[in-house]
Amino acid sequence: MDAMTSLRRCAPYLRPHPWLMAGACEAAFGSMLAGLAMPLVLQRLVDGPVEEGDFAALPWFIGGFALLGVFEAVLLGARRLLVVRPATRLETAMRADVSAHIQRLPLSFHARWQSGQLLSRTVSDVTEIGRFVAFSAIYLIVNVAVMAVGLIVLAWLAPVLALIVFVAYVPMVVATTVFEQRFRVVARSAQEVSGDLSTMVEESVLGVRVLKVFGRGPQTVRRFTEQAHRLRGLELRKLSYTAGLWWIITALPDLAIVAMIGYGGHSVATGTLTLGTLMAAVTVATYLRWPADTLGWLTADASTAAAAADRYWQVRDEPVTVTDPEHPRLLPSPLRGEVRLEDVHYAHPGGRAAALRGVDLTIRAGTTVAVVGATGSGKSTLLSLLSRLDDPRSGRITLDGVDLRELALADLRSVVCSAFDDPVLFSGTVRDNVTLGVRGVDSGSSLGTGRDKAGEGTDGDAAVWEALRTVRADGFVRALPERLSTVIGEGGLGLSGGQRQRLALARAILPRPSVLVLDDALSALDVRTEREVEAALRGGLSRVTTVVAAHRPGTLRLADQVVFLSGGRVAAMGKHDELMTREPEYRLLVQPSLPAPARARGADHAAGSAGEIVGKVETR
Ligand SMILES: Nc1ncnc2c1ncn2[C@@H]1O[C@H](COP(=O)(O)OP(=O)(O)OP(=O)(O)O)[C@@H](O)[C@H]1O
Repeated sequence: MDAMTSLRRCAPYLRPHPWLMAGACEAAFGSMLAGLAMPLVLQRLVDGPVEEGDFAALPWFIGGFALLGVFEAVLLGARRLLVVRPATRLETAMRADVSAHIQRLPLSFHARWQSGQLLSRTVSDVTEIGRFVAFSAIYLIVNVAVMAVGLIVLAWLAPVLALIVFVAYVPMVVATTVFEQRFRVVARSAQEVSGDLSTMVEESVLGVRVLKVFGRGPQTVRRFTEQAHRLRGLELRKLSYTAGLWWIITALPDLAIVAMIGYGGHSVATGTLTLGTLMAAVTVATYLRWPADTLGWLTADASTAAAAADRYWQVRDEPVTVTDPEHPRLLPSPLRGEVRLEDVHYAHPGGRAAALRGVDLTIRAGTTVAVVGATGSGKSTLLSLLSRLDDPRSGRITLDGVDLRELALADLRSVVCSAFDDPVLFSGTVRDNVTLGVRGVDSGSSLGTGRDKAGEGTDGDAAVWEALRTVRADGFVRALPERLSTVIGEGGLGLSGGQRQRLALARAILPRPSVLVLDDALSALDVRTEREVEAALRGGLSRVTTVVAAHRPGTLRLADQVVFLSGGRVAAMGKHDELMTREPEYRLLVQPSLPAPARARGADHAAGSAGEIVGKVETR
């Protein structure tokens, strides 16, 4: 799409305040007209009282000048005031919309997009658009209008002098058009590189531990510096384009004024032009220099804003594939929590092969099902579909017989809660993080709350402590300086891996889900704590359907049913002990120390993965 079209698409964001924007334009135009009127008063003064030596009228002229000056200043101030509300509203609303859109986009989108790019599109690109709307857009319109009015005034004063100015303007317009096209390409590249830089900063901060232990800090700095130099190069190119245009748009009006003085001086000498008219014409031409000079950077601003709008809409136009149904069905009541997968196929966009290939599975209400498989066999993919992080490409998943796609997403996610092996914690308090999934509680300081100031001891806190107790996290939270109100660093870096996992687990069980999805969510716990947590979960959540991706035989033994995935298909199902005796591939996977199986199904998967998972497997 044309970048200017992208910029025009932002116009509806100004709609709530059309009068303010129109008023700002009028104020800017009015102030310019006041400035333009001064040369006309000057003409009257020179050709009247000055020529005739009648100084009685002088105070009136001085008063007139002062009035026009005050008028110009007041209108300039009014423009600023009028534009503030619509421009800031546009920025706020555009940011809110893109951030809501990003939240609605499926996981496959997030796998494709770098977070730094999303950051720069949400923050700096929107700032560029807001800045353009607040200033440059108005002056781009007003300056062109003032130049047109100025030319008309000049034509009225002295047509030949107007022609000289007009002839100077033509190459300026051509140069500005060429400049705009070139500048926009470089502006776009600079914004992309700036987004990459944001990604690099984010990754180098989040991955600081890995970079340190592998001694990659210097290389990271080098890569960052290279990118920073690339950005500098692009900024310099932008500046060289702007400088070239400046040269043209400052030189041509100057040449026009020289020509006007030459021709006009001769006309005054021969008596075909009054001195007052020449002075007025030169003053008008000088006054028009500002709108002409600013055309360069206003156009540059327009190009930058257009490129920013293009990048903004690129994200906004990403289709939201996981949506609420038009007429959502109510959750079955009472909800039992039976989950069925019927011939479920799924392929990650850009993935080399399908991740799930015709999975049929019934998970009875209140049972615990362990999903096992070699790395890459599709466990996480399967689990992610249960809370509709994406939808199957074909087939369907039901909850108590209702297709998940027929339920409102908020309803579904209030009864299907998940915890992952990578426990994401947000910068905020322990309470913020644990209550993240509770409806009606605005939790998480990264989501902008102040709830934590309420302190401890509320009814809500009792539930939070209960959840923490269930996952054996109450002990270490009690030992934190401010217990539930302790602020944990971004990503929970102040906590151990096992502590973070337990907080994430408490977050998943706090809303009292009907279906609990645990994707390797206990992997960082020591064996004893894991057993305690599992026992507590079985006791406290005995009626909750639990789907867990696990590797440890201890966990598998406790499951009512083990589903063995291989290459995106259900290769076998049953109790752990049964599978150990009848499925050699399964045995190889979970207990590689036992004798090798006679025949391995999907050998490439299992053989390749057995070594990889050694670190994860616990032999008990
Ligand atoms: N975002 C993605 N884009 C493309 N392919 C993906 C993506 N995520 C996963 N895959 C592929 O889909 C397949 C299943 O991945 P999945 O993460 O579900 O496996 P898994 O069994 O959970 O593995 P692990 O035990 O290592 O976590 C793998 O082949 C993987 O490479």
